[in-house]
Amino acid sequence: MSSDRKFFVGGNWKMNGDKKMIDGICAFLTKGPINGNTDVVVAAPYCYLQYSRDKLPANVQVAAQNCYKEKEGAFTGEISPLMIKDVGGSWVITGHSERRHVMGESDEFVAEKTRFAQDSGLGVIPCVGEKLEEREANQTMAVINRQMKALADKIKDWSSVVIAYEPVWAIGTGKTASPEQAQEVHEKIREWLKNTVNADVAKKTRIIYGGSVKGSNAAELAKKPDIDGFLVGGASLKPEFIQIINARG
Ligand SMILES: O=C[C@H](O)COP(=O)(O)O
Repeated sequence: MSSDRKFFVGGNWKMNGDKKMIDGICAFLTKGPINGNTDVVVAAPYCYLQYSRDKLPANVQVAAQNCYKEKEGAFTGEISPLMIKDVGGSWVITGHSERRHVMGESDEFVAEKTRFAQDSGLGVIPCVGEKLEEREANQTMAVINRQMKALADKIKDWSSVVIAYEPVWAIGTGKTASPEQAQEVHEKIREWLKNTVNADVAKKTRIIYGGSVKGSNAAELAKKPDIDGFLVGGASLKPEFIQIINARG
């Protein structure tokens, strides 16, 4: 069972919200209740990182949704992990499927920024996952293993890594992977970590699921032994996020 891995729930606000909406989210997160056995992180748009940090309760950490792989310089429009830390962020999501497939980020680039963010002192949430046509072509694990290999080639310290498995076909579509489908992939990712990195990393690394997680399906998913939490998009903007945070009970 997964019992010694602390449950981890991330809310990814994506490119949503304004100060008024953030005030509302902070209000329901402050009211809670938030299970003390769960790590809770919300990923705000860059321009609201400081605002969110100032308004959120202390038991909710702040993440950025992306970062660049250098500490400073002539990289117009990019944000450094050091800047994220400077405004109170402690985590960053890397390689979200919208970065990979809308912005064209490669496995290698995602891995480089993951490593640099980690070296800069941020916790990292690298995302992996297959597209629908890849699943239908029985390529799910080939795609995920390729994404994992690029990450593992760069990552030296797994203690600040939380892997997010997000099947692209389940993101924002209302089509959640069934608990069995998600568990199957999580178990294989853990097995891959055991064979490729080591048994200790496989045992300790949290693997969270993302893709149309809601208050109504979170508890069933959370029962699966290799599902250690969630990365939540749309539902993290709503009060049902509290139900998801507390899904493990
Ligand atoms: O990062 C979060 C995921 O992309 C899931 O988004 P969603 O919960 O809106 O499907």
